[in-house]
Amino acid sequence: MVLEVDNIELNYGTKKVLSGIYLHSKLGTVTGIMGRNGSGKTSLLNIIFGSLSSKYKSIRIDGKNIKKPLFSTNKIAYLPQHRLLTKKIKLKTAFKLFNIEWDEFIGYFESFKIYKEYRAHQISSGELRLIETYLILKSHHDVILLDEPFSFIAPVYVERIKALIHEQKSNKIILITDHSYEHILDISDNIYLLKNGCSKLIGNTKELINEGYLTVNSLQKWSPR
Ligand SMILES: Nc1ncnc2c1ncn2[C@@H]1O[C@H](COP(=O)(O)OP(=O)(O)OP(=O)(O)O)[C@@H](O)[C@H]1O
Repeated sequence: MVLEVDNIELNYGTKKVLSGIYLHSKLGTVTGIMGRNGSGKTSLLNIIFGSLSSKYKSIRIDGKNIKKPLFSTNKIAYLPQHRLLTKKIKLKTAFKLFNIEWDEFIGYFESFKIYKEYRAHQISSGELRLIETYLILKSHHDVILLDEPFSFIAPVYVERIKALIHEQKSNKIILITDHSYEHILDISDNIYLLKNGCSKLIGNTKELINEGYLTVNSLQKWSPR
């Protein structure tokens, strides 16, 4: 399975946000999307999901143009930048709704076992973010969009989520954006940089420096797999 996102044009009033986008992502891979604040990463994920309309867009799966919003095809799950679960929902209910086993989750995150009867607003924002990320990653959809899954997450849990992403990617297409660039570099098979409304496929970290996204001090060793 191959997802292609092409020919996106998005304007907010007179402001052109996206104008020259091409993304190619295949089953079994993680595609990292990088870009400075305001470069259009969240807007792009919303357009792919189908919750934001753009002037132009072409979304293709295995070469076939998908006209209706992807969310209505049951192929896609999206972790938005902000809250996914409503405040009052019980965590065990959320797991039921996503058809995900609570006990399996506890196998990954044992310290969460006391929270089964809790509601979403009764755990910390980081704990909630971790649960939301887990639910989306484990959901039974082909395409997974993750917008800033590592925000507010402790390093030890970040590493577990990265392991989960690695485990889940074999039968999924995963698109991820996060400002923790070192983690994005670590888990991604391909990286696109959004700049001036356009996407650029990145081959090595030097390009990220040349494009003004990373500084020399933040250079990490990375090469596409
Ligand atoms: N509802 C809106 N109305 C007007 N402009 C908007 C709206 N939403 C986003 N924008 C503008 O579109 C641009 C891209 O926003 P977007 O949230 O997609 O960027 P981003 O790359 O995800 O940023 P960040 O890394 O800070 O989360 C920003 O300059 C923003 O001001």
